[in-house]
Amino acid sequence: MEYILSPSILSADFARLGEDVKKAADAGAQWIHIDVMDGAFVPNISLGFPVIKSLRKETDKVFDVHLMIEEPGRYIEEFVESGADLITLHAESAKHLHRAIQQVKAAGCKVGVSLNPATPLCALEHILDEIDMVLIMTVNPGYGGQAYIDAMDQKIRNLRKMADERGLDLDIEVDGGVTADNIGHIKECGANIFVAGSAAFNGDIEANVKKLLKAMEE
Ligand SMILES: O=C(CO)[C@H](O)[C@H](O)COP(=O)(O)O
Repeated sequence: MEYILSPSILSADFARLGEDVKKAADAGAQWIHIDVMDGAFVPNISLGFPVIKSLRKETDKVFDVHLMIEEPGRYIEEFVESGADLITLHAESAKHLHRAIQQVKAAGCKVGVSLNPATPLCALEHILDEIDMVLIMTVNPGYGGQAYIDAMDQKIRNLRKMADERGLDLDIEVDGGVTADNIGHIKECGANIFVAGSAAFNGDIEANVKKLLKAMEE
């Protein structure tokens, strides 16, 4: 199983976004997590296509684009053209989730589906075999700097079991409250991709990323 750190730029300094992303990439982060928020599906507004397009010139790392927007199917092609390598849709925000998944695949992109903390795993029942990754939200989406919800441990364990029972080599990404102190425990629950916002970008980015990678690899 491949273990991947995907620092979330939500906690970066937006006035120095390119520099911050380069620092995280140069320190060894394998992916860059880009949170798109529309002020409707979640209470916050973050960034859109022009920012992703500009960042694409700064690094060739995988752009892991997490769409926290209503009806994401409206914008798939534009996100792919902007530079997304993997697009994650929320099960709660796509009225026709199966169709939106097919749209991402047809656009030549890897596809993930995310579940909010209160959404049960049964939402994945009929689409799990169609997707590359499940993103388990371990905070309620919208803001960085929140605490990891401990009840999500069991959800991650159950999802890994569900994937194993189906013989799927599924990537399980965890987003929210991930730190160097809990990353090992989350890995033990069955996740293999770790999003870290404040733990990566608050303070010394290079030192933070190296510390997270070390804790992830232990
Ligand atoms: O999707 C998100 C918020 O909705 C962010 O990726 C997440 O909150 C990361 O921030 P932190 O690691 O500080 O919790």
